[in-house]
Amino acid sequence: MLTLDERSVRQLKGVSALKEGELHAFGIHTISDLLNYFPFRYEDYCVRELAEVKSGEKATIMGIVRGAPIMQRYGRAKSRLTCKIESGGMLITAVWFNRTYMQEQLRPGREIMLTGKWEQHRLQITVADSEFPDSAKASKTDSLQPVYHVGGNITQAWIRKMIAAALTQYGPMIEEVLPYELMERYGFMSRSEAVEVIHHPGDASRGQEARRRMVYEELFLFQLRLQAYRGLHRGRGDGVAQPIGSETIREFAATLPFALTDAQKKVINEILTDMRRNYAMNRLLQGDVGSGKTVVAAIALYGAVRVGHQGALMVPTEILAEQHAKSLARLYEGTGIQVGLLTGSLTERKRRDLLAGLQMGLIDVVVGTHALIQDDVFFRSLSLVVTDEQHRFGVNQRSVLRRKGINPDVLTMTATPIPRTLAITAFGDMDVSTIKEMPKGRKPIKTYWVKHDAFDRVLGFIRKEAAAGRQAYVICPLIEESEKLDVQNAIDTYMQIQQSCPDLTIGLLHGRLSTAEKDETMSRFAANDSQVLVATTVVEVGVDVPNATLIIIMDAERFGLSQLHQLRGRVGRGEHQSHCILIADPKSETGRERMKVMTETNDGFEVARRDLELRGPGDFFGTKQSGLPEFRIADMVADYETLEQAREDAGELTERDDFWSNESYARLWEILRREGLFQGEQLD
Ligand SMILES: Nc1ncnc2c1ncn2[C@@H]1O[C@H](COP(=O)(O)OP(=O)(O)OP(=O)(O)O)[C@@H](O)[C@H]1O
Repeated sequence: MLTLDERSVRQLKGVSALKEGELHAFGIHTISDLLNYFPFRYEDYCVRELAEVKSGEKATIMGIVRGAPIMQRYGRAKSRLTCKIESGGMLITAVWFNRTYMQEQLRPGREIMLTGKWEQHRLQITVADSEFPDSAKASKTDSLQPVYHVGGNITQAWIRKMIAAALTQYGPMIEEVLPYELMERYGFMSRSEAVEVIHHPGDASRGQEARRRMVYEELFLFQLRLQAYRGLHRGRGDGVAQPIGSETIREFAATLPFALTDAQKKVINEILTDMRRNYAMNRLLQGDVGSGKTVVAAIALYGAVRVGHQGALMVPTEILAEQHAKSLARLYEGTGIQVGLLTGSLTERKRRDLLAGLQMGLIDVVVGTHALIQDDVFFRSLSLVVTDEQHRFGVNQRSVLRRKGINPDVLTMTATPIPRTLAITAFGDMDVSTIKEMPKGRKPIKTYWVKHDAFDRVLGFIRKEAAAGRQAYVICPLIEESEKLDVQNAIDTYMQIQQSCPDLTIGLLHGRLSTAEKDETMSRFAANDSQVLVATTVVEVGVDVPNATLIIIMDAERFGLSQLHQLRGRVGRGEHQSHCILIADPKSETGRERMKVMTETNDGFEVARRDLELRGPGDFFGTKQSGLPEFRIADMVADYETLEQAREDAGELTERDDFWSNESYARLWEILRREGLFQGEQLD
């Protein structure tokens, strides 16, 4: 017997050759395509009181026919029918276009349900749909009606009818695709039931249940493809197996100035497990700002060196490269590990020495900016590449660095969880490790939002913190169009603070300074030789000065939420109570909303989620054409948790020994085969 995938829509009564052609334009070829053509929303036929309906709104109301219908005809096919209806104590006019058959049904005194657009000033409703509750054909017991994308000769009513017919005739033939154990685990309704309910939800709660199942299915199948592909890639085993001993790592961890959190230990284990295997790791390390990702990277790099290889850490700015190189050198003290620094501003001689050191293997770990990916940089044996904040690097840059090793392991660190995860779903087959817990003893940062006129009080706050031995950042925004203005802006702020706090030492950091000047300023701040650092956003990513407890962000409305969160993460990195003050006079409601979000939550995940809500995912990537996959029913933002779950489930399943042999997964093989993946082989 033919499956629904093999049956053409022509098999349905009512689909002519012409209509079939038009359905193709919607991607509908088979019965299965038609049944999977889900509504993009529902029309709510829940009956309302006319008094509550706003002018211009579409609604469903009840009424009684009061008067005889009047018909006007235009040409052969067009007509306009009007009739007086009483509804909610008002006498209104209902208008039907091209529905001559209504005329005889509109008998005075008869109850009628009307759905249409209400025009208050004319006391008129333009009817899209009507029904008589006393009629045997009454079908609107369902208050929710599906609405499909239609066009051309395909009308809403026609496609509803075709789908209803397909459901009646073929509904029971809809096969389950999800494995039994997942159906059980989540208590899902069967596929055939869910498809039926998606088209005819009846009440909202059943509709929700059906949606839950279909969303999961869609995301699961999507992930299954990625995970199966990953399995294929792993099967090649062309990475470097790094037999890093647990004992080696434990001994090193014991030399750290703090105990690792459980969350850090967990992700370190995940990373080491990957590194030991003979396929190239491609893992994302996510964790909120200040959760201790850098030390995790340091441990992984340590492991690579201990088994005879080299590691590279690529960061977006020179300041960060400098800082990471220093802190790695400190962490590796006494281990004999040599750390090198490669940035664009090295002198020619230093650069030559460093390159030679890398090539000969005298340098074990190199930290650098994009200078790392230049043609003349060679490694003796690069086995681990860590990149910080990958969104700053293009995919190309990363793959160049990757090619410098024999398929090295790649670890990418990021602090903005949701958008990254969205990107993973779009671009690939990365594994994800998440640090879910902050180091002990951290106090949540207190965030305030004040208007510009409160700046004097803010200055008082700076003096207070400095008197207590703490330090403060003052961040001035970067106005892209004019670096000159930015610098001026930063200088003005610097002068103002200098004037009102004459006994404090204040540093100034902006894009016009030379690298040496920037380093100098940063080092002085890190050593607590200056108490205040006025800076443009150069401190945004990763700068770590635990004694800084106050950050003031000028014109905060100019920053994105995730950026504000990153900036705020510069404080709260030690045991002292920290504060973040946002100075902003936002003009728009969204602007005010964004400031509120910052004061309400300290959780980067939540900030990213709210940011997405306020902006939408396409926009998050700077463009609507972000290359994110389009789902039929799932919404990557709203269904984010399901996505994560589906990812985990698909990963688990494809790793099972019996996945490719157990017949109960046959439907899944079929789907993968269609995608060109089968039994771990790519079929061309
Ligand atoms: N387990 C721990 N216990 C106490 N302090 C820790 C722990 N892990 C890291 N730290 C310290 O916390 C601070 C933040 O760590 P780190 O710089 O690694 O965070 P991060 O996640 O990289 O932050 P960011 O995203 O801001 O770069 C550092 O001063 C680090 O030394």
